[in-house]
Amino acid sequence: MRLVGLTGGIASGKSTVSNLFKAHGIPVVDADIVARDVLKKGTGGWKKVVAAFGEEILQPDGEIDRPRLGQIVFTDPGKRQLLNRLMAPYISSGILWQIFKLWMKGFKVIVLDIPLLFEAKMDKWTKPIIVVWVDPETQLRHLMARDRSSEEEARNRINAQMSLDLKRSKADIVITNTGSLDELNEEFRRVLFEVTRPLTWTEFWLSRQGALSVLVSIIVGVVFCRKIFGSHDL
Ligand SMILES: CC(C)(COP(=O)(O)OP(=O)(O)OC[C@H]1O[C@@H](n2cnc3c(N)ncnc32)[C@H](O)[C@@H]1O)[C@@H](O)C(=O)NCCC(=O)NCCS
Ligand SMILES: Nc1ncnc2c1ncn2[C@@H]1O[C@H](COP(=O)(O)OP(=O)(O)OP(=O)(O)O)[C@@H](O)[C@H]1O
Repeated sequence: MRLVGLTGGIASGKSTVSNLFKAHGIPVVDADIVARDVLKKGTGGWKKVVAAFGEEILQPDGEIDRPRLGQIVFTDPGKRQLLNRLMAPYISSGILWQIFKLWMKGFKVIVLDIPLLFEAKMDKWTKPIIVVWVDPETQLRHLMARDRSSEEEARNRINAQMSLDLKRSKADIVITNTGSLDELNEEFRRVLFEVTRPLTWTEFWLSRQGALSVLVSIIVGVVFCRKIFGSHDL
C-alpha cells in the first residue's frame, strides 16, 4: 500500500488537487473532514474541547460554533496549541480508521490530504509527499475570496502554519499552483504518473493483496511441512 501525503498551505489548492485524484479513481482521506467529525456534538473530541474552551464556543443547538472557535485559536497561539493537543489523538485515529477501511477494500494507493502533515509530524507515515505551493499574494487572494474573510483574518490563518517555502523544501513532489486551473490540471498529469508507478516490494507487502499472499504462503508452508514430517514418521 502506498500512502501519499498531500499538503500545502491554507487555500494553496489541496482540495482542488484532491478532487483531481478522486476523479481518477484514487481515494483521498481528508483530514479536515475527519477533524470536523471528531468535533461533532457528543463525541469524545467535542467533550474535551468544550471542557477546555467553555460553553461560549457552542451554538444554541450544542454544536461547536466553528467561526467563533476559529477566531479564538487563530489569534492566540497558546489556545491553538491547546486545541491541537486535544484533537490530535482523535484526528490520528480517525485517519487510521479511514485508511484501514480503504485497505480492506483493496486500494493500493491512498492519498492523505493533511494540511498540518509536517506540523503534526505525520509526514513519517507517507511517501511520496506532495506539497501544493502557491505564492503568498495568490494564496491570500484565494483565501479571502473563498472564505469571504478580511485580510487580517486571512493573514492570521496563513501565519498559523509552517511557511509554504519550508514545506516545499521538504517535499518529494511540488505542484506549483500559481497559474490557471487548466495549468494545474497539466501539472497534475505529471504527478498522477509518479503516484501510480508500480508499487515497490515493501509497498506491495503492506497492501491487502501482499498481506494475503504472506498468509497463504505461511498456510501452504505449514501444510507442506506437516506432510513431510508426517511421511518421515511413517
Ligand atoms: C478551528 C476550527 C474549528 C475552525 O473551523 P473552520 O470551519 O473555520 O475551518 P476548517 O476546519 O475548514 O479549516 C480550514 C483550514 O484551516 C487550517 N487549519 C485548521 N486548523 C488549523 C490549526 N490548528 N493550525 C493551523 N491551521 C489550521 C487548515 O489549512 C484547514 O484546511 C477548525 O479548523 C479546527 O477544528 N481546527 C483544529 C483541527 C485541525 O488541526 N485541523 C486540521 C486537520 S490536520
Ligand atoms: N489554479 C487556481 N485558479 C483559480 N482558483 C483556484 C486555483 N486553485 C485553487 N483555487 C481556488 O482557491 C480556493 C482555495 O483552494 P482549495 O480549497 O483547493 O485550497 P485548500 O488548500 O484545500 O484549502 P484548505 O487548507 O483551507 O483546505 C478555492 O476557492 C479554489 O477554488
